[in-house]
Amino acid sequence: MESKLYLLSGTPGTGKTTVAKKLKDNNFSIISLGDFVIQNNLFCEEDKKRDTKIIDEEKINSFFSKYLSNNKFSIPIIIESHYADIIDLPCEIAIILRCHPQILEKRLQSRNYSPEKIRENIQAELLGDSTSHMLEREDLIEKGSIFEINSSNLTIEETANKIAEIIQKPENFQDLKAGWLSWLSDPTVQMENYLD
Ligand SMILES: Nc1ncnc2c1ncn2[C@@H]1O[C@H](COP(=O)(O)OP(=O)(O)OP(=O)(O)O)[C@@H](O)[C@H]1O
Repeated sequence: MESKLYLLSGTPGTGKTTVAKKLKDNNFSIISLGDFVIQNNLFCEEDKKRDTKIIDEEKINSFFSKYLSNNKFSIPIIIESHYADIIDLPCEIAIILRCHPQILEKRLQSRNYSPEKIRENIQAELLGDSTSHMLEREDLIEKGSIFEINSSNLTIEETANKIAEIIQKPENFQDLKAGWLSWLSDPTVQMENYLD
C-alpha cells in the first residue's frame, strides 16, 4: 500500500520545519519541499529584484511523483513547505500553522531578514495567504480536511502533538477547520504596524 500524504503549510517562521522534526518521532516521514526543490534544481527563473528564485510547479510535481514511486515509504509522509498546496497528488489532510503577527515578527527579526521581507511575510500571515492557497484545493475542501492551528501559545511539542492528533482523528477537530482564525479581527493585533 502506498503511504498516505499530508500537507503542512504556513507563513515562513510559523514553525513548520521545527515541528516537523518533532513529528519524525511520531512515526512520520518528513519531506521539506524547499530542500527537495533546491536539491533537484526545480526552479524556472530568478526574481532578481526580490533576490529569490521562482519555483517550477509542473517540474516539482512530476519530479516529486517519480521520487515517491522510486522510494518505498512504509509510514505516512508529511510534506512541509509554505507552498505545500502546489502538490497535486491525492492528499489526506492539510494543516496550516498560524502565528500571531507580533510573535512572528520577533521570530523573523531573529533571522536577520530585511524589514521589507519581514513586512511581506507578516502581511501574508495577517491576510491568511497560506490558508487561502490551500482552500483552492477542491479535493481537500470536499473532504473537509483543511485545518488551522494557532501555535502562538503552544510549545513545539504541543503543536506537533496537535498535528498528530488531527491526522489520527480529524473528526474530533471540527473547531479547527480552516477559516476559524482571522488576525484581521483580532483586537490584540496592531494592524497599523503592518499594513501599507
Ligand atoms: N510553538 C512553536 N512552534 C514552532 N516553532 C516555534 C514555537 N515556538 C517557538 N518556535 C520557534 O520559531 C522558529 C520557527 O522556525 P521554522 O524554521 O521552524 O519555521 P518555518 O515555518 O519552517 O519557516 P520556513 O518556511 O522559512 O522554513 C524556530 O526558531 C522555533 O524554535
